Amino acid sequence: MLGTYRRVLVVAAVPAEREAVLAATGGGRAPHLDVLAGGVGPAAAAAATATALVTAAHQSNPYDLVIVTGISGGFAANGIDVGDTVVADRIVAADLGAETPDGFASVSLLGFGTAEHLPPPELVREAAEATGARTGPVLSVSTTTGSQHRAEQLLARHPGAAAEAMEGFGVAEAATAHGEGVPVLELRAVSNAVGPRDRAAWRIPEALAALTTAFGKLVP
Ligand SMILES: O=C(O)c1cccc(C(=O)CC[C@H]2O[C@@H](n3cnc4c(=O)[nH]cnc43)[C@H](O)[C@@H]2O)c1
Repeated sequence: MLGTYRRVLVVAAVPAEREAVLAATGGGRAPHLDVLAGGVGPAAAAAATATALVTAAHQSNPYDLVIVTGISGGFAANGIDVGDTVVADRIVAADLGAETPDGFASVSLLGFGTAEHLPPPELVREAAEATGARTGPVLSVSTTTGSQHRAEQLLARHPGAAAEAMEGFGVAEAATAHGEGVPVLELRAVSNAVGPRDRAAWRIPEALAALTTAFGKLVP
């Protein structure tokens, strides 16, 4: 599936996630694919993505696809379990906006830009088909959910939410703002349930292994 792209930028947050992707694409299997660990959270991810895109353009060797990836939380209420993989059909800025007496107002409702990006539907379908991933909105947050109350607040605003992570919207903003825009895909491996904070329950090694498996199915 990724063979149809000339040069692909993969943006993970931390080195362990980058290594998980490289474990599937190493050995020269995907010479057109670059993987970076851009840092945790939307700001670091956006900065790293923008830098990589501009550098490649200046070298006359531009990227034609960006994939943001890594571990994530899953919304069990929507049948997303630890070990699942998810491809975002919407990349949503879930806590970018303002608290008002009437509740949360997103940045788009406030008139300050978009609160979500839509990956190309055909690309979402192909990636989900190739990897067996679920599809649904992936919520980008700046603060990892740590209570059932917060999880329910997010689900009330985004009933179909599949996963929660921290980098997708930042990467999508950088890719969209670059030149005429570069298409973005978000692929996540679920390490934990979105809800009460239970660090001991996180299954990070299993999620990293699922990430390697998924990328092994995307790379020709
Ligand atoms: O609550 C803690 O003590 C804690 C311990 C280790 C890591 C964290 C994170 O917040 C990691 C954020 C990092 O991992 C992604 N991620 C994974 N699961 C989630 C989630 O449920 N909600 C948001 N982000 C998640 C995220 O993309 C970051 O790269 C906390």
